[in-house]
Amino acid sequence: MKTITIAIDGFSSCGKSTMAKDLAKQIGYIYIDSGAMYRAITLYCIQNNLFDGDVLNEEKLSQHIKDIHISFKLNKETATPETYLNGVNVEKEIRTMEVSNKVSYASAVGFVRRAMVLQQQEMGKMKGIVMDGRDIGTVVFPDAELKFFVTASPDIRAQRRLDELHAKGDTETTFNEVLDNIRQRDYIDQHREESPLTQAGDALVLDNSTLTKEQQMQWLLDKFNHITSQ
Ligand SMILES: Nc1ncnc2c1ncn2[C@@H]1O[C@H](COP(=O)(O)OP(=O)(O)O)[C@@H](O)[C@H]1O
Ligand SMILES: Nc1ccn([C@@H]2O[C@H](COP(=O)(O)OP(=O)(O)O)[C@@H](O)[C@H]2O)c(=O)n1
Repeated sequence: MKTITIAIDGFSSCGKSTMAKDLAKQIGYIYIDSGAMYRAITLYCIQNNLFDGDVLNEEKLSQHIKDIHISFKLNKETATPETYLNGVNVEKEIRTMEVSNKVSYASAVGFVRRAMVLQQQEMGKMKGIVMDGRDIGTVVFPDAELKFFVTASPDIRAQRRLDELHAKGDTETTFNEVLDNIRQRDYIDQHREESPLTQAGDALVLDNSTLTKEQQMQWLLDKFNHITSQ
């Protein structure tokens, strides 16, 4: 069976990471959450006071960028990769609403994207990888053999993300705050100048609004089996 590259792109909170993680586990591929890298940079900017409200001090960030090292290490108990920022596990911190509210400003900066894309391409150079994000099938791996573009209705996405936040102990964030954040990020991600979120021409589209995790997994596996058995 040939080893391929799998790119999963789409809107915020529609289940990309869940699919990418589960698929990678099932087929024995490496899973990389590219959004976690942009979230880690954003956390660094917050921790180092590089934001004034929503405005990012790009000049300062350009001086700091060489000091920002992001890596992934497998958590053996959960068998899931976790995100490290300069050697510190930040998996929990990067998923907060504070980071979600700022990440689309940091990820729109050209030099940030170029640095991340180079690292992502390095991680995937041996193939056998499932990477999810916004520009994986269009910019990072335009030659990926299998590309998915995922979407679901904004209300369903907001409810899924809210349930997740509640499960993690955040009982303060409201449905409307999550929905606003999702809408705002979708807009910024689609309209930025540098590699905006867009569907690759050769991507398979999946609207999983009414699919269970098991159903979406079966759909992905069918597509994977079809392409690798050719
Ligand atoms: N098909 C589905 N049905 C219901 N919930 C889902 C489904 N797929 C993913 N989820 C849940 O939705 C939330 C967002 O999923 P996630 O994979 O983090 O999305 P993304 O990576 O696109 O932001 C998670 O809590 C996840 O468990
Ligand atoms: N390849 C990627 C991945 C994420 N991102 C940015 O990072 C943010 C967070 O990505 P994410 O995948 O963690 O977002 P969620 O869909 O999980 O909320 C997105 O809203 C984008 O602004 C990006 O620009 N390019």
